[in-house]
Amino acid sequence: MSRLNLDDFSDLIERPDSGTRRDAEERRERLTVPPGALGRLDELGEWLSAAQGAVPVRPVERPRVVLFAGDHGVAGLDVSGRPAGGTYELVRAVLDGSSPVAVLARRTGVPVRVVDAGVDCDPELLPADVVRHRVRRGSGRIDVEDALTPEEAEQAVRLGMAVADEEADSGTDLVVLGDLSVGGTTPASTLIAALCGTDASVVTGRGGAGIDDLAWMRKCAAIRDALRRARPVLGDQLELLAAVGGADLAATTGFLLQSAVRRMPVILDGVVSAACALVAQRAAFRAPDWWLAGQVSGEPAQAKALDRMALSPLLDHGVTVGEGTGALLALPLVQAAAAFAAELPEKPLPEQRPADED
Ligand SMILES: O=C(O)c1ccc[n+]([C@@H]2O[C@H](COP(=O)([O-])O)[C@@H](O)[C@H]2O)c1
Ligand SMILES: Cc1cc2nc[nH]c2cc1C
Repeated sequence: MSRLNLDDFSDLIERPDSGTRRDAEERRERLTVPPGALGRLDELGEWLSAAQGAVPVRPVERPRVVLFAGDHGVAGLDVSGRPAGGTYELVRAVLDGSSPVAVLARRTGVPVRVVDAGVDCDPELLPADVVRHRVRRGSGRIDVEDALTPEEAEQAVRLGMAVADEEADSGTDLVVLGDLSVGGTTPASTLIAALCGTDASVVTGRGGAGIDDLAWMRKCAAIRDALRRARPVLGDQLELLAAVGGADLAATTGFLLQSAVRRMPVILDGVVSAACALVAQRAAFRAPDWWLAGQVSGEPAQAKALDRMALSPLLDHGVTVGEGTGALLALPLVQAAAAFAAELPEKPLPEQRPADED
């Protein structure tokens, strides 16, 4: 197989259809509901219309939650609030239906797919369809070593691309993207700081389990050290993911890029999906046109990344649990926008005046 170059995606990814967007805007102007009365839901419906290439917009009928899972060596520095190697427990809770995203998915009837890219557990413990894509057991400790070898990074990106193709081929019409990744906010924040040229202290947040001040300082130092390792490879997104990303982050990046190629819209969740989106944007500048930001997760790095991509989050309810929960909470808004755009009646056409007689 030829070596993958993420920059090649730039030519493969088009923008959502601008002609369709104009048609959708014109239809909106003909509705009886006054302009502006539906707030942001108007532009949301027009965006979905353009992504689908359809006016009136079709309802989102086959959404799916896709969660990439992996452990991160940096969690061993006690920067997470969860035990290192704890991703298996998160995966288990999703599969058992006891985690927040599983509860919400059940209530809303949205199927959930977990993809193990780099969980650090015995593969026998997980169902075959979850574990079959795994690239390695846990990713390297990015403050002192590469997360992945170059071969593993490529394998992980290709795995994400393959999952995007499987979803598009099976008729998924919108993806709710999330992550299960103990320690994952550290590589995510590192990627964002590296690509935005900011300091570790600016991007370091409290993560999933809410760490104390000492753990915050350890995390900030780990990001500072990882940033030093990131700088020499900033020009090559695959090398960057290998140096300071991880198997799940590389897979998520490949997933986002191939989803855009396949014209499949995605709702992003928190800082991990935002970091992968930013890496993907570096490779293909049109890609963010296919994404929505579901929510503000409270991580400073996420806000920075979304700002860079000009994506404004739909919700802000202080949900910091990750695992796609914030993005799934935003799905009903998107579905409401689609219903308004498709089902609200248009004003009757003005009566035709008889032609003047002379
Ligand atoms: O994505 C976010 O912004 C986010 C913020 C806080 C926590 N999380 C979740 O918490 C985990 C990572 O947090 P941490 O502190 O272990 O790096 C991972 O499973 C995420 O889904 C995610
Ligand atoms: C208006 C709009 C513009 C966007 N650009 C990228 N994602 C988007 C989503 C919406 C809703």
